[in-house]
Amino acid sequence: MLTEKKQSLMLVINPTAGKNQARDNLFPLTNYFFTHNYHVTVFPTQAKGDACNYVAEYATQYDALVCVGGDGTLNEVVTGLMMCPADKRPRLGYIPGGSTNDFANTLGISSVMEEAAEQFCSGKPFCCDIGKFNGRYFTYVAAFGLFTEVSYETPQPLKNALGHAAYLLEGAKSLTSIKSYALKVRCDEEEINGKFIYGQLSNSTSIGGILNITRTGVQLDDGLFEVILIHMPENLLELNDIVASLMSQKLAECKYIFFRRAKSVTVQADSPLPWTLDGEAGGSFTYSQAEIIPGAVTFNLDLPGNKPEI
Ligand SMILES: Nc1ncnc2c1ncn2[C@@H]1O[C@H](COP(=O)(O)OP(=O)(O)OP(=O)(O)O)[C@@H](O)[C@H]1O
Repeated sequence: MLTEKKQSLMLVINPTAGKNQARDNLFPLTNYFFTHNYHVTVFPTQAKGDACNYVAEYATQYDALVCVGGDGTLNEVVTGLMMCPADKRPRLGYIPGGSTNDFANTLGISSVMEEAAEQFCSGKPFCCDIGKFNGRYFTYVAAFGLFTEVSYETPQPLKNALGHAAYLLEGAKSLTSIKSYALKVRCDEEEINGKFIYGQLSNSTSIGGILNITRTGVQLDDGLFEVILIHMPENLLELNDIVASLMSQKLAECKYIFFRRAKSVTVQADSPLPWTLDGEAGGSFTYSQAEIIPGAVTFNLDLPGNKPEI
């Protein structure tokens, strides 16, 4: 085994992710990769920001890069990769070890770590689009509005309930309890003005457990975001219409929901609008600019037809 030429693998692990489950699986994972033709170097993060710095500094020296952690750690790893020259980025594997693992759900990666490792080892390259928002990167979502704050603390079973947004909206006691934002949004060539309660730019089917859009034809490699803006309902009938459309995922059919695909989006607000990027706080801005970078990161995935089934 040792005489065989092995490939080099940089394994970045957030030991605190998912209540330490990433840390507790470190030995089986390194053992799996070692017995599948990889020399593994482990980079355990010590604090927020480490994963990005490790990857930006060392990833180009490796044949493969594997991230073990949640969506936040994956965001850092991808950000680090984007800081490496495009032709020197190693292929990326993701072993979901967080508490939400939204993007892993979209990619169809197993939540059993050894199975996810197997999916990487037997996988083929898949070039995935990456989002850029006010100079920062995101792998699957930039969002603002009512539910983005809640999603950090919501328990997992609730997050997984179909259409968390619909659930929350349905639970809204009155319209006055729903906060809205007056915005001017440009979506490629189209401009839309209005009061919105929620918005997202995404490249994913499952977003913070907030919205599931599996039935809307999402493609991770089409060079386009899905853009969803939910208007402030003016009465309970409109609210019911929004809830029904979210639950049935017929977003395009609801006149209170703006649903498009776009390469570039700008959002102008009267006062700083708080955003989340991949489920983490993303800063507050009166002006935001987002664009998609087509095929920026190459995942190694073992999926039917080598393309996420979404
Ligand atoms: N060693 C560390 N100690 C503390 N925080 C860390 C460490 N390494 C990374 N972090 C930060 O922890 C945050 C949460 O990590 P991550 O998202 O991977 O796990 P999670 O919250 O359990 O999962 P998920 O986001 O999927 O629910 C990220 O912002 C990450 O930058």
